[in-house]
Amino acid sequence: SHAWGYAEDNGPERWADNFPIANGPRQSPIDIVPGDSSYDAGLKKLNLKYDPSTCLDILNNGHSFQVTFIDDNDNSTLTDGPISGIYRLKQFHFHWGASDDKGSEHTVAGTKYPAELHLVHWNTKYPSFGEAASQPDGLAVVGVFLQIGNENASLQKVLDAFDTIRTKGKQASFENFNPATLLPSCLDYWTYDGSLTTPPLLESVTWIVCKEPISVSSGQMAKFRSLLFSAEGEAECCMVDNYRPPQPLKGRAVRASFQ
Ligand SMILES: COCCCN1C=C(N)c2cc(S(N)(=O)=O)sc2S1(=O)=O
Ligand SMILES: [Zn+2]
Repeated sequence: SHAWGYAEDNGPERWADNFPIANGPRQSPIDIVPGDSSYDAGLKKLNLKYDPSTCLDILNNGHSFQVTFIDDNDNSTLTDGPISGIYRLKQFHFHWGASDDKGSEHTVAGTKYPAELHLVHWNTKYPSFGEAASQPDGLAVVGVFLQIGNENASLQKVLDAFDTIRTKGKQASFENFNPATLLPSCLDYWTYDGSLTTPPLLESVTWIVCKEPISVSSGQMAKFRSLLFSAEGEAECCMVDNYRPPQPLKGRAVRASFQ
């Protein structure tokens, strides 16, 4: 089967052909309707502790780019929030649009943001990331919206590495980056049970979506769009619109950590 992507012939509307879970009961992303979410006083504050020395490399994987972390220790972790136990940071990546009016995966009362950051963590009660990824409580992904505003100096450090990973399959060393510098100042969040938003669409994710966006300038958004889906030597195809649209809620509750 030809690989999945975001084009007409292999995009989100076709993923169910090879990944039937695409029509499952807990798919992501969703449209978050603040008025329908319920405040849960039992939800703890997010506890994100990241060690920049665990930052390893940056990779163009043909559907996004990701910054990968050393995860053989508890130096970069997510605890508390809606989860129990210790989840280790594995990677972060983004989804974005061809223009500033779209690009996020989650939407808020129908509002699309130009991009969305995903920080992917796995539950250390399981022996490995791969094992965790197939368990209902295996992963926790923190989502952060990007909105057009001031240039984001921390994000710029990531964008400056793009010249080394312009095409699919390119990987480069990327060290001593602190992903905490990409978090908003307020860590109020919505949380719900969901899935990976790309194939294999595994229903193993506790989603934690921050209410407050971080800033990105229009020029920085243009830099995101300079990456390619295509490999070196292939016809150039700009990496844009790599987002899955919102999926049916199917009765799930969305809880808020704030009133
Ligand atoms: C066994 O490995 C299963 C897939 C591994 N991953 C691949 C993705 N495309 C992916 C997308 C993710 S997202 N968009 O839901 O955060 S997290 C994630 S991931 O967990 O890092
Ligand atoms: Zn993602």
